[in-house]
Amino acid sequence: MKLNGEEEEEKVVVGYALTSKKKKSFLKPNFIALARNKGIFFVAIDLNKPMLEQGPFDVVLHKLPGKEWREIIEDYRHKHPEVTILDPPDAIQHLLNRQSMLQNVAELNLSDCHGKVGVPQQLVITKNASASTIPYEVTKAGMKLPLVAKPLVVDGSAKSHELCIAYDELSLLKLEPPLVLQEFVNHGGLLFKIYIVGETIKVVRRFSLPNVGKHELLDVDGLFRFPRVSCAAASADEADLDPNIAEHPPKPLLERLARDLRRRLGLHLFNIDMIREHGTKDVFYVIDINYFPGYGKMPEYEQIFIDFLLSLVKNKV
Ligand SMILES: Nc1ncnc2c1ncn2[C@@H]1O[C@H](COP(=O)(O)OP(=O)(O)OP(=O)(O)O)[C@@H](O)[C@H]1O
Ligand SMILES: O=P(O)(O)O[C@H]1[C@H](O)[C@H](O)[C@H](OP(=O)(O)O)[C@@H](OP(=O)(O)O)[C@@H]1O
Ligand SMILES: [Mg+2]
Ligand SMILES: [Mg+2]
Repeated sequence: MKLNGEEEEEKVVVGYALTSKKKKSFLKPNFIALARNKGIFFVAIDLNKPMLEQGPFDVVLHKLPGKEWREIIEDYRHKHPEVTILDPPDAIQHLLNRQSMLQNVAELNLSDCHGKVGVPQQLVITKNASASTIPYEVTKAGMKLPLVAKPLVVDGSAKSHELCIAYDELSLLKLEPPLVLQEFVNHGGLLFKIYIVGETIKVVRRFSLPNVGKHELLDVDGLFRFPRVSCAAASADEADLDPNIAEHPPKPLLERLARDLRRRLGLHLFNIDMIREHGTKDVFYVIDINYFPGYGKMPEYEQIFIDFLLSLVKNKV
């Protein structure tokens, strides 16, 4: 966007609509200052005023829950096709349901990429299903315990991140549909978070749930509830870990996975939670994909975002 005045300096205006939590973790003062030095200005979108009366923006960055916001941003997108919307609401919508979230991964064919990427076997238990039918459905699907039970819808609420592990059949009766049941995959207690920002990929390691052995399966019964593991889990990047567990997934595999998912999902900003099946070198599972995740926890996110925003505007000219 050209500034009025004698020197026609290039300026990038980024309108944003974020929750206060996201604003605090992402729009940190030093990021805002660094961006400003590069001609990038962040402007809050006023939710109490019509969006069409605001701007002009080069880019709109958003993550707000609810249908109302989705309609506002969709309408704006159609009336302002020249503005880059990060990201289109219909594409984001795909990630807000744990069933559709992993569909694209299941359909990928990453042969010749130094490894295999799949999704754990999973089963959807719909809202109207009675919990009493779950053991039967699980057996019918040929799924093995333990199972991770996840709320079907991811709406940004703490509740949508309240997961539990069901160790035995009886505990399945205590579950509250709608949910997705996923086979628990032993992965040595370590998770790879693959952050994507446009074409940039950054991988960090986090501690995760420990392996479940035959012993635990005999001794532990019931439901084990665990709220928000990924946010609470400490970074495992500096830890002294077994290299068989902690070695990063092969770069060509990550590059193909990120590229293919970016295209299939139609998104620029997301992260992928990936685990390596314990005892293997190259068998991986994607267990979660998040839209516009906690980039504040990604090393060097400030520079990565600045380069990304500038590249978006440059590629439009
Ligand atoms: N199928 C699985 N096998 C083993 N562990 C799993 C599985 N699914 C989830 N986990 C563990 O549970 C954690 C939370 O699961 P998941 O990432 O699906 O939840 P989430 O609430 O969407 O997390 P986030 O905060 O990343 O959005 C994972 O980080 C991992 O430690
Ligand atoms: O550890 P990460 O960066 O994955 O944490 C993310 C999390 O994965 C989800 O994307 C959260 O979004 P919601 O699903 O909407 O709750 C992020 O929360 P946010 O409030 O920062 O968007 C976490 O940071
Ligand atoms: Mg996760
Ligand atoms: Mg998630």
